[in-house]
This record gives sequence, structure tokens and C-alpha cells, in this order.
Amino acid sequence: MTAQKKLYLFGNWKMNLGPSQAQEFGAKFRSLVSASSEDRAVWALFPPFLSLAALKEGLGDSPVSLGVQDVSDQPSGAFTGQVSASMAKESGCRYAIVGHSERRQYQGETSALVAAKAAACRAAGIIPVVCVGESLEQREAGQTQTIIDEQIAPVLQALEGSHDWLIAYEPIWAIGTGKAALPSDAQAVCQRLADQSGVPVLYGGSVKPENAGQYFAQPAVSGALVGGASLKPEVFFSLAEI
Ligand SMILES: O=C(CO)COP(=O)(O)O
Repeated sequence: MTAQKKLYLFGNWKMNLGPSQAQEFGAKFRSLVSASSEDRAVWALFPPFLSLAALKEGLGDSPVSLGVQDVSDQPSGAFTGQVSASMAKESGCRYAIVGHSERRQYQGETSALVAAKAAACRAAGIIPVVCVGESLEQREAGQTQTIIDEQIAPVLQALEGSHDWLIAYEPIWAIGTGKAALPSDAQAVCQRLADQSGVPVLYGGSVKPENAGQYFAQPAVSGALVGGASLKPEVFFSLAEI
């Protein structure tokens, strides 16, 4: 391990791994965790909604938390296709990702809606993992800090006084592209977010076993939100052994 701190290692499966694959993943991951003497990670997995129960069954009693990839900002009612934070809680989830850039981009989610979702999580006893990140165009225009500040401001206001939440800094241009951010850039943004919020900040964007150590070595990086490299149990697990 590069840095002796407990790391948040969170796997966002996105729209991958249906129930049977999730069950299989869970059983394998359970055996990896139970065979390890390492206690370096706070693990959480974020499968598609329909794979939650199967993953939970596969994981059994292993110390791996579950989360959903999104929640509604509403508690219940006529909102076709949405899932509430209290339903996630009842299904055994501890966390919910809100404001992932793929939802901001494809579902047109605004930072105000993301803040309302984060507040809905807190009301239901779910820990929100609030994602922020700039596009390549914004980075090249020198707007990274302004954009991140604008994205996080309504969340800071909505969750004022709460310490039961997390932030994931995921530069959009680094997601699924293999172009991971410079560790020093990740450190700078994560430090500012940590100072503003007082909560742990994870880095996300093409994190894999080959490059994870350089992020974990950054003092303001408390862990990683991992996409592609969380889809195979051995690969994801190996992030705790770097
Ligand atoms: O978006 C991400 C996690 O939420 C990162 O995805 P990748 O690790 O596949 O780049």
C-alpha cells in the first residue's frame, strides 16, 4: 500500500451484470474478502437495481455494502421508472450515487435536482455519494474549479451540517476513456472539495490496479469510484492490495 489509510473502494457497475452474473460476482468477491487478512477497504458495490437482490445473496455476510446508482428526489408517488431512497434503504442499501455525469448528460439532471436527491437520501437514512466533474472543454477553458464549485454549492446548502455523505470527483473526460487525470490535478480538486464539505472525497475516472496507487497516495483522495475495473471480482479486489 502506498498510503496507510482506510480506502473507500466503490464499484459502479453502470448498466452491466444482470442478476445471474451479479450472484456469481458476489459469491466470488465474498471468498476473496474472507480469505484476505487485509482490512484496508470500505467496500461498496452499486449494481443495476434489478441485480441488487442477487448480488446481496451472493455476498452473504461479507463486509461489503450495497448501493444504488441513482434515486428519485421524491419520496413516493406517480413517478414511473423511479426508485425512492427509502426503497433502496429497505432493500439493504447503505449508499446511493447521485449526480453521476452520465445522468447529468443523458437524463439532463441539474445540480439543483442532484441536491434534492442528496437531501432525499439523508431523509431516508441513505448515504449519498455526490458526483461532480468537468468536461474536457471546460478543463481546457480553465473552468474546472468554477464548474465544480457550481455543482457542489447546492449540495452543500441542502446537506448543511451533515457529515453522512461522500463526494466523488470524476472528470468527465477521464470516465471510460483510459485517460486518467494527473494525480496532482485529482489532489487539487479533491482537496478543495474536502475543505468545502468536510467529507471524504473519492476520485473516479479510468481507475485500475495499474494506476490506483498514485491516486491513493494523494492526501485528499480517500478512495476511488470505479467503473470498468469493478466488473471482475479479482480485478476490483486487487485495488485493496496495491
Ligand atoms: O464513472 C465512473 C465510475 O462512476 C468511472 O468509470 P471508469 O472507471 O470505467 O472510467
